[in-house]
Amino acid sequence: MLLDLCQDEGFRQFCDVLNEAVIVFDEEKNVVALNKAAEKATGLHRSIACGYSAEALSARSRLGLKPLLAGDAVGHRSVMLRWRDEPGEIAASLHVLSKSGLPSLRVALFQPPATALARAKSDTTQRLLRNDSLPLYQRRLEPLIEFGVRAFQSRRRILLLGETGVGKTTLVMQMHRQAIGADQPFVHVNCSSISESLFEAEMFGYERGAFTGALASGKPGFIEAASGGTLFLDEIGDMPSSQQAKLLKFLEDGCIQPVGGVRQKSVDVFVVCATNRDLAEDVRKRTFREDLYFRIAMIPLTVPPLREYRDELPGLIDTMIANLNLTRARRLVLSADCRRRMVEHSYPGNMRELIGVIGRLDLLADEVAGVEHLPPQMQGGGGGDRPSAPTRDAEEEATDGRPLKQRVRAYERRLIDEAVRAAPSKRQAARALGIDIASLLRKLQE
Ligand SMILES: Nc1ncnc2c1ncn2[C@@H]1O[C@H](COP(=O)(O)OP(=O)(O)OP(=O)(O)O)[C@@H](O)[C@H]1O
Repeated sequence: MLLDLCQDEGFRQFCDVLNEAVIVFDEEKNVVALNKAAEKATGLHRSIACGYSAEALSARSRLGLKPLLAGDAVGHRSVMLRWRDEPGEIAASLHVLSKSGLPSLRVALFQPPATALARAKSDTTQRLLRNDSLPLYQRRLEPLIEFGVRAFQSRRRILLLGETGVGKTTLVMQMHRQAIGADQPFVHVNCSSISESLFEAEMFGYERGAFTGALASGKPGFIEAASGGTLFLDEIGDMPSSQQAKLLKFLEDGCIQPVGGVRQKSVDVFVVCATNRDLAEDVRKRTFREDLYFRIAMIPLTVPPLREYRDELPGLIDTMIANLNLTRARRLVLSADCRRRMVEHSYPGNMRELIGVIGRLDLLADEVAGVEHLPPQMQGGGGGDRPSAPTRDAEEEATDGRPLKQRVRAYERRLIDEAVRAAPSKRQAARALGIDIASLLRKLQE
């Protein structure tokens, strides 16, 4: 009954107006629904989260969710959830419902904290986009989306190419929504973040008792979680060759065999891949399988960098500021100089960088955002992304009056962006920074 309700549009809209976060798991502990407040708290859009196994959701959420999965006793109890990278806990109430005396759905309810930090962390993108997480209108990208939707409908696999932060993920999600429907699963897998030893179990799932440490119940993998919807394989160019062979087999026959299982299952999933590497070059260098390349790249689509549609920048900036102002107590206005520098900058980090710049202005400026509120590399004048005078960054960071924690964060973010731009893959950027890939991906989403 509740499971059916979760699919009902009216009920979903009702849940979305609640301030309290709601997450519903099915009997297998897979996520079936989460409302807007829960999206904000976890940092995951429902089109990504629904269909995830609870472990997968927990691994990707900024809020540790494991306590919601422990224990099968029917009834309700309180559990504490911790932020992954912040001190502090949230009290959640967990209700395990029963069907014929056996545990069935579990519903978690909690009040997301409204601290300034949580607001700044979770909301910059949402507040700039306003319209849920639909892509901001960009004339240059419209034909790409139209073309992509047609490819989805005719089941021709798309390979999205483009620099980091151009919006490949955002566009694929939009194509999925238009071609398949937002109520169907959309499973986003970052290939560079799955360890080689776990790849098969994560992707194809496993049967009960398949290996030491496996869940007694077994676990469906990403492919099965995306059944009826889209499996988005991001950073496909970082997939090691042993994994490439296994993926190729699935793409050829559409069947999976969970680890420890004896039977093959056929799964109906539309697979879309993306990379910021030159995959054709990798094929020439034989680091990427040619047969797999042709399977995934029936239609290669390149998402252009922001600097190639500079004429749309003023409109984009104005839209973002206007959206932001709908949620601000005091309207934010850009000084003429600040606006000029924003329009002239070349955004090597693309949309992600632009969103970061506006988030920074929101945080630092009360009413009028001036050049002094821009990131140091944009303050140098003369436009472009030329670095400013060598001592300026350090001075700015040391004296800009923000609390130490914010300055450290801004500095960390800059180092991360630079490393991602310099390295051929995010895995290599993570290595250069001495952090693991999961941390890098999480920090990039903040
Ligand atoms: N058209 C758009 N409208 C609104 N936001 C966008 C748009 N394009 C990108 N973004 C935002 O920019 C950020 C980066 O976008 P996205 O993750 O889609 O890029 P990507 O090309 O997949 O990056 P990467 O290669 O690093 O995975 C996200 O916060 C996303 O919400």
